Amino acid sequence: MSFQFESAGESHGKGLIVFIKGLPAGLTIELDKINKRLKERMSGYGRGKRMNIERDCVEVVTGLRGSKTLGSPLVFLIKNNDYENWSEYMDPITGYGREVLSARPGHADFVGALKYNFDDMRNVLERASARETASRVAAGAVAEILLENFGVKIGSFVTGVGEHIFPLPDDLLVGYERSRKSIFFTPFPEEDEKIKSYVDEIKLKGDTLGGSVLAFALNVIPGIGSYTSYNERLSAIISFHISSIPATKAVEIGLGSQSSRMLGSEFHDEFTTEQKPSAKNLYGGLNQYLPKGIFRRSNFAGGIEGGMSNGEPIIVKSFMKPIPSTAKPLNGLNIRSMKIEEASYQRSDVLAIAAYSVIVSMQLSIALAGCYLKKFGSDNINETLDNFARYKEYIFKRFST
Ligand SMILES: Cc1cc2nc3c(=O)[nH]c(=O)nc-3n(C[C@H](O)[C@H](O)[C@H](O)COP(=O)(O)O)c2cc1C
Ligand SMILES: C=C(O[C@@H]1CC(C(=O)O)=C[C@@H](OP(=O)(O)O)[C@H]1O)C(=O)O
Repeated sequence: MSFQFESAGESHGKGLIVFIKGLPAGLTIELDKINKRLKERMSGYGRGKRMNIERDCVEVVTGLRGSKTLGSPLVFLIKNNDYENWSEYMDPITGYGREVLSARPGHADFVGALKYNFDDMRNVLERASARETASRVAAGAVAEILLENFGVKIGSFVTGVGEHIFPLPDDLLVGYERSRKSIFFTPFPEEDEKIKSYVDEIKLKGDTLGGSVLAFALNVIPGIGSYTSYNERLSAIISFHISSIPATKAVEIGLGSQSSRMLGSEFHDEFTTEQKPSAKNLYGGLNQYLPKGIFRRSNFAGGIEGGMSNGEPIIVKSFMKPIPSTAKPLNGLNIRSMKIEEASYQRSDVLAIAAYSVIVSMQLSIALAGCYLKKFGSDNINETLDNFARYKEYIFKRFST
């Protein structure tokens, strides 16, 4: 399998280990690009006090020489600054105390304690915590660097915060750039004050919020993924990568659930001679890999047909549930007394949708990077890119005959 990624680490332990296998040798890795994404993941209005403590960045442990990959496993360490405050409880040899006995609804606590036979749910929450998503973003940023070599551009923005739903921007890239100027990562920074008051109001009530994001990949060449086996379908690979992000409750490709309410004649992306990409047709018509003068009327399929990229932008929407730890605690279950009591609460995010937006786009990068390497090889980057160039040339030759 190409682009294998593993992570290790507890939320308040020493740090996170990121292990990436299957990268071609000779790929230049700019650490700045990885650290930029890590910083973005820590941003956004609504996050808790933990984000004031951490300064996420990668330390390279193995796999690079002179900033180029060696083809061997690439391993990063992301330190947890908060470990300093937790070493007494989290030391791998002597750590003890700060038990969590009241299972928090919406968390892994209760079933984790049952499954692994713990009587302290700290042993569960330390790994179940979304702290782990920093490692996904580090690996995803490497995948993004790889994809840049194929001309692929990845991005995302927030499309909803609680009950506030935003219209899609008419230009994906403009929307993406503008989203990085918003404290909520929406394409509408001018709406920030309104949403800020809403989040403040929810926070005052001791409650929390979720939201939704749209992630995209532009210039993906047709034929990534395959219809030949269930586990090679690009839609399945992308959905798996994104739905594995904590707090994800739905992933949609293209128009997603809306498609079920449409007629075949309305939904399917007809071929046409007119190019009209817009938010309304989900950016259909941006495909560089069609015969000259031929376009798609729409991109409701989100760039995937038959489990393969079709050259239109890949569009994925993902939905995050409200943060489960609420300052006004929900009823939990004490796993020793078996009595219902207020769930444990110390500190928490009220909203983490901006971070989620970054994580979704980085998981999309990992999903695509694996499929690109499967198609074009993964021993040496020049060989991989030669194979890519040959395939591209073959496609254009087919259209000219
Ligand atoms: C970026 C991010 C930050 C999160 N921050 C918190 C948090 O501060 N407090 C909390 O209770 N849950 C937080 N969550 C959600 C929980 O980690 C998640 O809901 C929980 O582990 C249970 O997993 P599940 O929602 O996938 O069932 C966060 C999730 C993400 C993606
Ligand atoms: C640490 C991160 O997110 C954490 C995810 C999280 C949870 O329960 O998922 C709970 C909070 O941790 P703490 O209890 O230490 O405040 C968040 O801060 C991070 O994103 O880096």
